[in-house]
Amino acid sequence: MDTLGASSSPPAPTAEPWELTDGLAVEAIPGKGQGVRARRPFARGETVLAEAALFTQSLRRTNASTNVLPCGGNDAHGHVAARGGLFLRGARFNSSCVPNVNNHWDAARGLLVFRALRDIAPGEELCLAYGRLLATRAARRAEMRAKFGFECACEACALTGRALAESDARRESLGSMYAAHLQGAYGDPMDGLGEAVLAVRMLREEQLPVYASSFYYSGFHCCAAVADYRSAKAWAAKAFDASRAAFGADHASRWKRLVSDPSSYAAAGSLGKRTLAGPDSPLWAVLGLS
Ligand SMILES: C[S@@+](CC[C@H](N)C(=O)[O-])C[C@H]1O[C@@H](n2cnc3c(N)ncnc32)[C@H](O)[C@@H]1O
Repeated sequence: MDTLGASSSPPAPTAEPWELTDGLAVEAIPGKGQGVRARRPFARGETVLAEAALFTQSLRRTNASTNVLPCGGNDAHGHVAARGGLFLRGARFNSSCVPNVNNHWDAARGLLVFRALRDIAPGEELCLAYGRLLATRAARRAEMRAKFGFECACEACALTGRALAESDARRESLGSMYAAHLQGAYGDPMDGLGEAVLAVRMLREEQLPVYASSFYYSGFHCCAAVADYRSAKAWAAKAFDASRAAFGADHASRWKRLVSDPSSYAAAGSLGKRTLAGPDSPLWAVLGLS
């Protein structure tokens, strides 16, 4: 892992590619100015960069626009941090509505950690999400224009015709489900479980793994609440894996306990006893989610 302090500064940008840090190069990216490309493979969950801020400031009074990254929950999850920081290397990442890197604030270490959301091949551009992703292209572009003054040129925003209509419909529907599930508004556990499975499938279609742990949590909650601990364990294992890849082992650690003992969950058994289904069930394979 490459951990950078605030004191080291990168060279001034040139037209030629230059090494940002081990395995990362800054290069010209069509339609986006410069950006970061992988020079070696990165595995899903791997830290591509961990960096201390040069300085931080209130995000409500920021004057640095896209160059300030949140030191706390980021926009992509609808949790907006109170403070943001200037990260000399992190500010080189462009945005994409199909991000392959997640920026997560590690408060204990005072570092912004950038992790690969999926396996990344040499030559691929590494992109974060500057804004909300679970919205139509028109809404996403409007947010980027209003907040940062640029027109998003990512691959999801370049879709046209039927592919765009389908992507818009999936993201809108994921947005509604995400908002409801964050508040624990699952309805009947069977309905909540069905939504969680649907959401996991749609996230795969939209290539948005960064939200997966939230819906795995929903699946876990529904199964644990009806004391189906076998299924709950399988959902918890998925939540642990997705959470560790996007947010790191410390963040995911609470899932370890729930994988080994789902009955220790606060709402365990609170809705009586029923048998639902988990990611270990044949249904999962039938839906092509294995
Ligand atoms: C933090 S900087 C990223 C690095 C920048 N491209 C550079 O050349 O230094 C943010 C700026 O990059 C550009 N940018 C980032 N993501 C983009 C995207 N998806 N589409 C078009 N431009 C983008 C915009 O000009 C934005 O204001």
